[in-house]
Amino acid sequence: MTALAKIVHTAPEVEAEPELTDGFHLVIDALKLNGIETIYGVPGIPITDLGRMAQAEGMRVISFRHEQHAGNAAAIAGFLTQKPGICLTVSAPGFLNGLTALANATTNCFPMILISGSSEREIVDLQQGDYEEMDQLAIAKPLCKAAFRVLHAADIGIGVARAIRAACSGRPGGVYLDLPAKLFSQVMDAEAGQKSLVKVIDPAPAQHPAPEAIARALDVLKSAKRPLIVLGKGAAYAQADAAIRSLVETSGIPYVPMSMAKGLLPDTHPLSAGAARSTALKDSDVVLLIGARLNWLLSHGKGKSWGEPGSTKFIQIDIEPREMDSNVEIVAPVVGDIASCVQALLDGMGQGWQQPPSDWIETLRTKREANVAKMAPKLMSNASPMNFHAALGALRTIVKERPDAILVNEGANTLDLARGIIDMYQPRKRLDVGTWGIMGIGMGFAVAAAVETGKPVLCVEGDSAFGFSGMEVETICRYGLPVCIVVFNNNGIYRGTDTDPTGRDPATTVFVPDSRYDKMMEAFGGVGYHVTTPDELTRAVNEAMNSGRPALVNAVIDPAAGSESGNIGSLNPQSGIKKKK
Ligand SMILES: CC(C)(COP(=O)(O)OP(=O)(O)OC[C@H]1O[C@@H](n2cnc3c(N)ncnc32)[C@H](O)[C@@H]1OP(=O)(O)O)[C@@H](O)C(=O)NCCC(=O)NCCSC(=O)C(=O)O
Repeated sequence: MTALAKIVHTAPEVEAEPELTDGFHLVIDALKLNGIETIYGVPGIPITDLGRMAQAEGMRVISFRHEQHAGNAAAIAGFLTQKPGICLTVSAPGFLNGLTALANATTNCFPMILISGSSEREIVDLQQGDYEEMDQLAIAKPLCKAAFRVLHAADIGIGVARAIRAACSGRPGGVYLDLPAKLFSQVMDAEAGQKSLVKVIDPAPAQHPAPEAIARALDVLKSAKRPLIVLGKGAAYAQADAAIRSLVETSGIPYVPMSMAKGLLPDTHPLSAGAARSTALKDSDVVLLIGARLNWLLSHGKGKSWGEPGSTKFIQIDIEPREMDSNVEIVAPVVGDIASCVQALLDGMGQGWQQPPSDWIETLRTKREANVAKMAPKLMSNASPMNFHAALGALRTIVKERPDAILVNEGANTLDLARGIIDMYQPRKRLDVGTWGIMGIGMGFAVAAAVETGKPVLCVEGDSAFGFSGMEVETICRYGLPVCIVVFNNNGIYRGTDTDPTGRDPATTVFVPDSRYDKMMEAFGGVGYHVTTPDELTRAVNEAMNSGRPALVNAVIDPAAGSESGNIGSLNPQSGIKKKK
């Protein structure tokens, strides 16, 4: 408990001064009471003292250079811990900077609370031109799961509790909590203040599936000749790792992990069909989706990535009932939390479960081995300049040797190729651009991964992607975090060889050639490396990860390497006007 004034005893006849508390202290007490020990943010008016006091009260307060990255850190902290990550921002501009991360957290179902100071209601509502005036609550509302404003210190406890429960329960997401400046200095009796705090009991209650839903799902699964399990990042979030592994192994059904579900079972698992993805999706007849949505990343469950229309039956496990039938018919919806649903399926399978026909397993195994064999020689080249495959081949070996390191990954080619090439071995070790394919998550995710887990972080970044959050290198150095950033530097977006047809400017997709991103790290006291071959890359990353010091490896990639939009070029419209010959 924190308090402003101590009881003062002057003379026996003088009444004791009541112990007081204020808005600042009540926010801190409310967070701590709910087991929240870390705040990611950027200090400034009116929340500077909140950060200072939280630090003084023993909370970890990690200050960033830009709110978007603090927000991304909070979001991924939520994903990793199942507790809402807290991002603290100043009014209007700082709040807006944090909003992209809040919206992204909501889209990705990460529990996060954006707490922002705001200017005074009386002035904002009359639009009288307050400092950083903005109706932040109204702006945040459509971009997050829930939004609340607290006007009285006595309501801080309930406001924080509502925010926590909204962020964590059901489908997790981003929550906005608006705290106007005046609230922080409101004073109240300390004892009454403590009594007003709320400890949220069971913030994400188990939601057990209906027995009929489980029976229906098992019936459909039993009828399958070519079943497939798709694991999404919801499955990774659920921390039901043992049950999920057991479901795969007991059922004998092959699985495809979505990007952030890689490592739930090791990518080298015999039932992994990740390296036979196209065949697995197209030829399966029954698909069990676990915490994976039928969005663009799964071609909406239809079209040429899938079999003939109507030939694939979908079973879906999701905590959100409205997810069912979002794109195609779900013949067996299983609504509930993933841990409970997976356990119920396992219990229902019981003894005597018939494993899928062996020809299906064999088809996928053969395809997987062919794809792996096709890729293998590309990963071994020691040519300079490096291409993506050669550089990622080196990193693949490093991750194999350090399976508990956390891999953060963003970019276009750097993302798409790393996803396939770098095998993951443990759950929640791969953090990337998620549902939106958003660029700029890199440094925020890396900071929170290091802070929340204490594990070493390897951050594999395209040069363009790195640019969105590169200034946070200073944050990484300031807190001395064990983060090794590898920038795949091919001088541009997709590649570095495009030109402006008029000859006037650089092409829209290129950067200053031969930039030295390693110097940015050196500027703040970290270690910089400049490498041009996979051998040098291996040595640099190993040295950096062994040291645990912040490091940035500028990995020179052939500027001509890389293709447009990685392997989602089909989403990128091209001009319909044919050029005259
Ligand atoms: C939409 C997708 C899920 C579609 O994936 P696909 O391309 O179909 O599959 P994958 O990438 O998983 O795999 C490609 C192929 O590699 C095979 N594969 C996978 N793993 C392996 C290993 N280990 N060895 C050999 N081969 C492998 C896999 O079976 C596929 O081959 P076959 O089975 O033979 O087909 C994915 O592309 C994706 O997650 N994209 C996200 C992209 C993104 O968010 N970008 C940010 C935008 S960048 C940006 O801002 C911008 O560009 O603009």
